[in-house]
Amino acid sequence: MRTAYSVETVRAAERDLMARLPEGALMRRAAAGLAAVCAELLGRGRGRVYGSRVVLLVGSGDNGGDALYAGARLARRGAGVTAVLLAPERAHAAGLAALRRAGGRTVEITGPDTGTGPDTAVGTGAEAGTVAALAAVRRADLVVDGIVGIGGTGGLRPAAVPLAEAAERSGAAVVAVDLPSGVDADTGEVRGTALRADLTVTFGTHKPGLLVDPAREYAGSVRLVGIGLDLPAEPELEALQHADVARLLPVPGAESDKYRRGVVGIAAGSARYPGAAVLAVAGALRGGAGAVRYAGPAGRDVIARFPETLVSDRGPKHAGRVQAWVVGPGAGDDAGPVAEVLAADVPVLIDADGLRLADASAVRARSAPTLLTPHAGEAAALLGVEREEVEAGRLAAARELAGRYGATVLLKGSTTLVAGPKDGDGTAVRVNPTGTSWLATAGSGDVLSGLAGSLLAAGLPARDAGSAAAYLHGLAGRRAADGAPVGAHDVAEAIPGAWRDVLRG
Ligand SMILES: NC(=O)C1=CN([C@@H]2O[C@H](COP(=O)(O)OP(=O)(O)OC[C@H]3O[C@@H](n4cnc5c(N)ncnc54)[C@H](O)[C@@H]3O)[C@@H](O)[C@H]2O)[C@@H](O)CC1
Ligand SMILES: [K+]
Repeated sequence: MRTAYSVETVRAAERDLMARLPEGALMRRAAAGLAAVCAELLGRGRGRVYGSRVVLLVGSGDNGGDALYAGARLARRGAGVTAVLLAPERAHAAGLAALRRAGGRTVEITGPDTGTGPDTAVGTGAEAGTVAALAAVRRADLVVDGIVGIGGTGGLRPAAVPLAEAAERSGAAVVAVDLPSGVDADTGEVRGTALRADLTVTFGTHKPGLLVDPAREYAGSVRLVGIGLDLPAEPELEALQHADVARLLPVPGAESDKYRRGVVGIAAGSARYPGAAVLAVAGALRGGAGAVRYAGPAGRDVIARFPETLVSDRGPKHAGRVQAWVVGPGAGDDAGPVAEVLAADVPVLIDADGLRLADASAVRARSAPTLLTPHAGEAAALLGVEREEVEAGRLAAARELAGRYGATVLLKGSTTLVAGPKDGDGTAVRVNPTGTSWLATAGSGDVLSGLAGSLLAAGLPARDAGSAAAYLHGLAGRRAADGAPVGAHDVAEAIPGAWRDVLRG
């Protein structure tokens, strides 16, 4: 399990640890880890550290201190290190002294604001420090972003923007210290300009912003350097790995029969969209339930493709017993099945059209678990905001929906999130690490809903069912695509392979 903690929690853990350690010890640990990763990168790119050109972008806080101490280590190994001081009077004094002792040089940005004053744009290139700094960045083999870390607010300040852009355009490897500067550590939001890194070296724990889009994209690959923090049991965010998902997946025992394994009901599809029913069933058949019951108008299409399905053309209420319902994919405008399903005292997954048709108070009144699976557009409609707002603040949107509906919410996207209600089966939001843009294809969500519903029927709690389904679905998408476009039915067919991969580790 990969976990992420909020800035507040990290700060508290750091305070506890610092009280027990000699002054500066924690920063030295962080800087040693950072320098080791930088040396490894330089070794890979240039063959050695000696003679390489390293530029440190140094802000006013301890994030800059980490960069300066790491720079000193690289300078002692023969790298030519230039520290660009964005706030010269407030740069970490001991770190700066260490860099100078090691032979590093400094360039001072003395132009308009670099972190404290009004946000005026950088001058017209006349500021000598900026010109020198840009030239150094263009020649660099490695740029280290120590502008701002967990103490940051808002996007990059104007003076830092051209440097970040130059780093991105240069051929240098860009390493962010703790976080890419300009992203929000707690929410993954990027309000303004942020630096794009190839790799982020983060300390003590992942921060939520490193795992959630859009900030995740700015971080590049992420390396965690342990500094000995003692963190609470419940993180803010968790990303399951193979072993975690393997523990969740249902395995039939010797005395299992189809009913004990769980029957999942699919109330999906319409005369207009029969394919949604077929795809939801395709997902459900690969999700661990012992049988799939279909209730709706697309029975003929379902049975033609999947003869093992138990088909009924009457509403969910009269379709026979199930251990979980999936309702909504391709449902069109018929609110009847949604209402019938919501009245059933079994776990219910609501997707697509069903989200629009479901009565919010009926969802809130349920005592059995409910799992809502909107994409950003559907979540925006439920919240009454613009889609862009949901995309920019995915974590807040998922939590808000879970709170409003008293339900578990799986918010689909490049980093799918699963947030439970307050009284749910755990407070950490799950973030899915297996997503792939190949999954952005029609019908892919229908497959996911069937798969997650099947896991619900097999007895998984809603948060586990949603996150295990998203994980398998992402892996299946990768397997099916393997670098080429695929259809949703290909994804469904790849689920058993993904399942096996997970179980085999
Ligand atoms: N506290 C600790 O024990 C440790 C902290 N470490 C490092 O220290 C960092 C936190 O240090 P700080 O609390 O000093 O905070 P930061 O260094 O993240 O930044 C705070 C400073 O940046 C300014 N600032 C805020 N937003 C800005 C923006 N958008 N652009 C430019 N400047 C901005 C603030 O005015 C403040 O002076 C961590 O991210 C990590 O890199 C590590 O050394 C590990 C140990
Ligand atoms: K940084």
